[in-house]
Amino acid sequence: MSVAPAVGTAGGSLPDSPAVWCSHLRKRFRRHQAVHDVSLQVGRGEVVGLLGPNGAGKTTVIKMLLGLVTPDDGEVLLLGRPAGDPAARAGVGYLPELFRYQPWLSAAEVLALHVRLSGADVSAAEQRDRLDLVGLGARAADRVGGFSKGMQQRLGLAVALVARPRFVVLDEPTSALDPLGRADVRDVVLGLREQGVAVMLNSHLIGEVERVCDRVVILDRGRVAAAGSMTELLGQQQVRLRLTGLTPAAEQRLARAGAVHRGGDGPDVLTLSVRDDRPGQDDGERVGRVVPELVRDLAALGVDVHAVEPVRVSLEDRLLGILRGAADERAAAERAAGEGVAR
Ligand SMILES: Nc1ncnc2c1ncn2[C@@H]1O[C@H](COP(=O)(O)OP(=O)(O)OP(=O)(O)O)[C@@H](O)[C@H]1O
Repeated sequence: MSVAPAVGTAGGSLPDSPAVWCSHLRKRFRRHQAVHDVSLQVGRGEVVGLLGPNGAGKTTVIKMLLGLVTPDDGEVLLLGRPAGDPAARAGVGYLPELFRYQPWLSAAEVLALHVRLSGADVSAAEQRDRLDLVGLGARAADRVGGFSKGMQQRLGLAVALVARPRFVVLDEPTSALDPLGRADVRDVVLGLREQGVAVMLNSHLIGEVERVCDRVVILDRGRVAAAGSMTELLGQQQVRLRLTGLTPAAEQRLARAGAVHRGGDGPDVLTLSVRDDRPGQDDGERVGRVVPELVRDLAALGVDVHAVEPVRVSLEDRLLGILRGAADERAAAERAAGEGVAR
């Protein structure tokens, strides 16, 4: 059984609740189980990335979080209220993956229409600021029908942000954007976090997610395959060392610092997966303490330390590792089941 997080005062602004919280969500479309069992949360002011292969269920989960698709099972609290509650929805800005605006309206008119629909009190000057923020200030009076895909996506971002949301959901916000546009979106997301606005970002551009997200949730076939902060997900920290004059005593000292891997980068180069069993350490702290002590001790043992550099596992590598690992496990389970039937 799940326990819903504490919420603030009824009818008030509910400051204590996460921006969104869900537990054991399930959704089936006809014979296809799109979402099996998804629990996650996004804290206030937190930027969370939702990653996973095509068809993993990301958009379906987002729509269930926002009350746009009804789950078959599970619970959702959006800004501390049930997902369909108009007061909760009023606090959300949503850029859907697929959208089209009325081609006969200008960018400024689209924005004004969405302000009216939201019921928020947003001045004309503030609406113009939003268009400036997404780089469309000079095109405010132009009809949307003549906009490129990237310009439409920028307008979608302005619409998502115009009613001063407390939780912003961006489903593939940069799929049509050039590198400059992607950098703009990154700045917008970081600006939102600074203002305490929570963001959920679904993107296949993993480098982008790695740069802006505090935490990541990886979906695979409708289930959470992994979740955690970047440090938790990117796992054990490694350092590459170039050393000469290694003695048996120095080898022993190295082994006490962690697992040593050789090969690939030359005879003097080794990679150390740093170990520190003391509790309460994150990876940065671990490397920050273990490596200087190790270098001091190696020098005292007569070793020449030529280079020490951190090895960073990319989120892309980690994601591929998780997805391939899950595929291998499924294949092994299917083989085992097949052998069971044959016996
Ligand atoms: N309205 C629907 N009717 C039937 N099947 C649906 C519907 N919406 C989603 N699905 C199915 O649910 C599964 C998950 O789809 P979803 O769009 O949530 O995936 P996704 O992770 O967002 O994928 P992508 O990265 O390709 O956008 C897919 O198999 C899809 O075909």
